[in-house]
Amino acid sequence: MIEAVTQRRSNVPKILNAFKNNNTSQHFSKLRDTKLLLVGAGGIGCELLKDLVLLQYGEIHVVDLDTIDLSNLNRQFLFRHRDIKTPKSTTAVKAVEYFNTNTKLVAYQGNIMDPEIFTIDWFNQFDFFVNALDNLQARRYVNKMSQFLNKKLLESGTSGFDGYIQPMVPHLTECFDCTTKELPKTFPVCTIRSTPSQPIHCIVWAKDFLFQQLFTSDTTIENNNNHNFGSTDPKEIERIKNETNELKSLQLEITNTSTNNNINQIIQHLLTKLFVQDIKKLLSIGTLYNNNSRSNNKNKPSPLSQELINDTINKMKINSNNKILKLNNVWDINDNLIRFIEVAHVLIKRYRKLLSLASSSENNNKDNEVCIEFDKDDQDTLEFVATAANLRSFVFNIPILSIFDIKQIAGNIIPAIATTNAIVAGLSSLSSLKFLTSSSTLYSDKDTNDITSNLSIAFTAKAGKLGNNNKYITTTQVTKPNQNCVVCSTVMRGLLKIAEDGNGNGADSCNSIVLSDLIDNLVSKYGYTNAESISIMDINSGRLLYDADFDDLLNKTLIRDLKISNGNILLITDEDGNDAGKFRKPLELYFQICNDNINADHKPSLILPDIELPLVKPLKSISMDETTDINDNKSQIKEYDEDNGVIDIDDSDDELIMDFNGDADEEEEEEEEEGNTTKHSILYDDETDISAETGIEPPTKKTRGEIRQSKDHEDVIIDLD
Ligand SMILES: Nc1ncnc2c1ncn2[C@@H]1O[C@H](COP(=O)(O)OP(=O)(O)OP(=O)(O)O)[C@@H](O)[C@H]1O
Ligand SMILES: [Zn+2]
Repeated sequence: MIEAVTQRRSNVPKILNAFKNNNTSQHFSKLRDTKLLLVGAGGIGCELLKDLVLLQYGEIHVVDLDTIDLSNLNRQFLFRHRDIKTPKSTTAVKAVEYFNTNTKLVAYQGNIMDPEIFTIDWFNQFDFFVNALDNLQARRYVNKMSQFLNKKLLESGTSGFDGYIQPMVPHLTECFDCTTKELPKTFPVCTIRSTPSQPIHCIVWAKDFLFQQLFTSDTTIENNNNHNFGSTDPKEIERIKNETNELKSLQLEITNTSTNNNINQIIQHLLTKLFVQDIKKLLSIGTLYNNNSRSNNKNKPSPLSQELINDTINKMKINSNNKILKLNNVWDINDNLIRFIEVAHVLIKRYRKLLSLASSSENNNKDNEVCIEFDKDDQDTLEFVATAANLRSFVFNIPILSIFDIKQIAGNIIPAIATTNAIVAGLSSLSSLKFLTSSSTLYSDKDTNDITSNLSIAFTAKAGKLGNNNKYITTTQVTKPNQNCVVCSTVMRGLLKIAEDGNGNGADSCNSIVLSDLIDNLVSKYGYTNAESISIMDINSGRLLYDADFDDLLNKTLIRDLKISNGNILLITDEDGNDAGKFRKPLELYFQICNDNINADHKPSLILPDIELPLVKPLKSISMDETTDINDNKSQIKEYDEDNGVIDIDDSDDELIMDFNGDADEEEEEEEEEGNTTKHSILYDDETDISAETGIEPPTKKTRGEIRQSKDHEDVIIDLD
């Protein structure tokens, strides 16, 4: 493989050539001065940490909330068997420490979304952020931090053979949320509970309904009346609700440890209910399975034989089952039934033990739920769900699967490929060098001052298969923010700092600031018409703090009375839009009290007993006519044109851009010279479908159309011939 992968010399990324030229020492010292945050020390994170350390970045802080698991060892190469159960971040850092002693490494075990540990000041110390995460929520959070702090973010993700990297510069390029991300697929309740037709429907039933109902006391989800039943038939909805209640009463048999319930009997009741009685009731609903029914008659169920259930249980009372079953084979229905009975036994005992421990515990808190959680790596829970799903599949004429296959589906597992992680981490570390050059003179050509022109999104070929272009990795230039993005475009963001006076009276001076002080500052700084023209909401508590009709809190202190503290987000809305003929985006201010705990190097320069508002330039005033235009005239917005499949990237867009640095007013996008651009047909087909969990999503609008791309853009071509 390695021999087969050769890089064409002419396509070696420009960035590497740049480091070879005369400016090397200048660039290297910049790299040495850079302090970056790496979030995630898993599959991509381990590779990336190694790359970044080898590049000799000055300081790298690594955050991961998790500890090392056996299943990580096949690809997270910084970890050994002896490291199992140790924190990923500290262990990864220890493993790379000796690669070069010039890089300062700091590890944290914690959730990056925990504002108590990772305050905004803490985020603010870094030059840029690098994500190596595996979930949308955390990715979105870091993205938001990058917007509040105006810090660049390098995003990356892999899903099996697919991988991508995306550099993001707040206000200049798309942010993580500029494109909608596909959410994990959900199914209507009635498909899962009444008319399954695929193995996944039975697996979801076993995992999210049956297992939860039996081994957890939380029934809030099932009792929620707002379910998407996917059916309007009142009989069917009634049946689904009854079925749930009956299962709950079966759970009582399990939990009732005072009477010495016979576990075999409970399992017999359970099997009879699930696979005989419930199925008969289902068949009695005429609308479900007749010739005109919406469901697939191919999957019309037949109840399991009651005799089979009784015989199997009776036989197992006499002989224990010694048959060795392989997890990657498809078991027949008898074996599934036997194994279901065995694991149900084990789980009922486990659940009873947990209950008795909880009730004997001194700190017994009734609100504490006792539950067994489904975990794909907990063999009992996995086999219970898998065999129950297979029994249901059998009843509904759906193919039965191996335990191994069900593990992949129930655990939402897409096998992680170490090579993809390594490639993506490599691309990410190369791309990080481009961040360094954005405001420097790394390139001596005309691009020097254009922050974004050197930045590219990169994708691997889908499923590792080369398309017509014969390229394994393809790059496309980053694009401008989506004007409708709720994170970066429809709301402005910044830090609201309340700073100490530096004379030890800090806390007092902060505490004396009242709401009207804040309002005065806002009005004078941002040019709102007057105090009555704005409203202020505390987003964290959903409280209205001020508007023209509510001035009761004006004399209340922000910190003591209104309990605004670090991490609160205040939403300032210009209510005066119509009267003043102005059009202003809402402003979100992240509240921050500057105190002595801030790392001395990163204290804001202004240390006064005052309010420091971000340098948001007053927005351009627009007459009502123009405002209407912006709202109505969709042609001003980049749009994917369904008909001709071409995206109109209109550089003449009149964008309203906020500038936290205070050095740019409107975004000055240099119109690319016509001669410098080519129409570049896009490299992904319609089927591009990358996991929602990993958050990988090629920019959807671009995937089907054509995009305009600079001739200077370089593809990294890996020649597989
Ligand atoms: N909110 C978060 N804060 C800190 N670290 C996080 C957060 N969310 C995810 N992570 C970390 O990001 C890393 C992602 O790595 P990866 O995709 O390889 O997942 P994994 O959990 O190591 O592997 P798998 O999910 O395949 O078992 C994990 O180590 C995970 O702990
Ligand atoms: Zn955005």
